[in-house]
Order: sequence, then C-alpha cells, then structure tokens
Amino acid sequence: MADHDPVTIGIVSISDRASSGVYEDKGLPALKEWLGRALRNPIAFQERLIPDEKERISATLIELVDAGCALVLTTGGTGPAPRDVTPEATLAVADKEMPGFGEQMRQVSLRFVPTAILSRQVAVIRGKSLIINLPGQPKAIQETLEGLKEDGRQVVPGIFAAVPYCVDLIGGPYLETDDAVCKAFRPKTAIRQRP
Ligand SMILES: Nc1ncnc2c1ncn2[C@@H]1O[C@H](COP(=O)(O)OP(=O)(O)OP(=O)(O)O)[C@@H](O)[C@H]1O
Ligand SMILES: Nc1nc2c(c(=O)[nH]1)N[C@H]1C(S)=C(S)[C@@H](COP(=O)(O)O)O[C@H]1N2
Repeated sequence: MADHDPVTIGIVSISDRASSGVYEDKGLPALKEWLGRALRNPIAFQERLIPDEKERISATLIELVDAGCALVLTTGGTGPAPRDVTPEATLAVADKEMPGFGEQMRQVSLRFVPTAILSRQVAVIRGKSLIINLPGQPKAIQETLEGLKEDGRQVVPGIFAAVPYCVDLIGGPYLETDDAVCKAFRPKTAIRQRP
C-alpha cells in the first residue's frame, strides 16, 4: 500500500434508535468493512453516530469536510418519515448537487427492493469533498456501493465505480479499488501511470 495515496473518509450513521442505544449500530461497521475491502488506499476513518436532527447532521458534515475528508458517506434518514431529514441537511451544506448518484442508487436498489423509490438520497460537493447519502438498512450499503452481480458478472453498476474519478476532479487523493469488489472507471487520460 506504500504507493497509494492516504485518504480520510468520514462515515456518519444517522439513526435515532442506534444513537440512543435502543439497538446496536450496524451502519458504521458495514461502511468500514465494505470500504476496507473495496479500496487499496490506506484509510483513516472519521466516525460519527448521530440522531435524525437536521442541524446536527449539517454541522457534522461541515466538521468532517473541514477535517479533510475527501469522501463522506452517510447512512440513514433518507426516507419519507417525519424525522428523515438527511437529504435536506446534506443539501443545506452543498456547493453543487450531483444528482446522478441518487438516480443510480435508486436504479440499482430497485433490483433488491421495490421500496427503493422511498429513498430520497442525494450526493453533493462541498469544497474538496464528495458527500453521499446511503439508505439506513445496513445491507443497502453494499447494494448501493457495489451494485448487482450475478455469477460474478456486474449486472447493474454500483455508485462507487464513479467515486474515484469524481474525487480526482475535485482535487482529492487518487483512489484505487480492488476490481473484484468494485471496478472503478476513469477515462484513459486520467489513469495514473506507475513507474
Ligand atoms: N444504524 C443502524 N443500525 C442497525 N440497523 C439499522 C440502522 N439504521 C437502520 N437500521 C435498520 O433499518 C430499518 C430501517 O431504517 P430507518 O432509517 O428507516 O430507521 P427508522 O425507522 O427511521 O429509525 P431510526 O432512525 O431510529 O433508526 C430499521 O428499522 C432498522 O432495522
Ligand atoms: N439498496 C437498498 N435500498 C433501499 C433499501 C434497501 O433495503 N436496500 N430500503 C428502502 C427503504 S425500505 C426505505 S424506507 C428507504 C429509506 O431508508 P432510510 O430512511 O433508512 O434511509 O430506502 C430504500 N432503499
């Protein structure tokens, strides 16, 4: 891993019940497990477990971007229930919206559950950071990031395939994935040549 850029990644689990101890949080472990498998870069995680409160979510996102996270992934609070406010809190700190991520996540998620259309997840750029909302079901983390595979063949791409090039374009570290987990795409001219 010596020649891979280090990356700081913010991971935020947004759940009233997990953050108050009603149930054990499975969001942060699932995010760490998947990112650890998918990325070849050395990762420093900044972890937060917080309730579904808009101001608290926005403040956490700002803090993580200011702490140098090139990527921030949230899980939870994207649905239609009154306390689901993650998309609003994310849009409130956005410099730019990246609608393709939400569109693709709903497409791939529909292959797993018909209720995928209930997730209002968004992705945005703030400064030099890409912030992406994922649904709260812990299994949705792998489903949306990795996509759908059948017999080892990629049937619907997950959103993470587009993350490394997006991070390049906003001035972040060069992210490299394990192709067996997630084959990232970059235009040929953007691929870093190794000596
Ligand atoms: N962080 C989490 N850890 C473990 N399981 C979770 C987590 N977040 C969600 N889940 C599971 O996914 C289901 C749907 O998630 P959702 O985000 O809609 O929860 P919720 O009903 O809004 O409640 P809460 O915000 O208290 O988690 C939950 O009922 C729970 O079983
Ligand atoms: N890939 C995937 N997407 C999914 C789901 C899932 O299990 N897998 N659950 C759906 C459901 S049931 C809901 S209500 C919405 C919003 O979930 P959230 O409020 O926990 O973020 O995400 C949807 N998207």
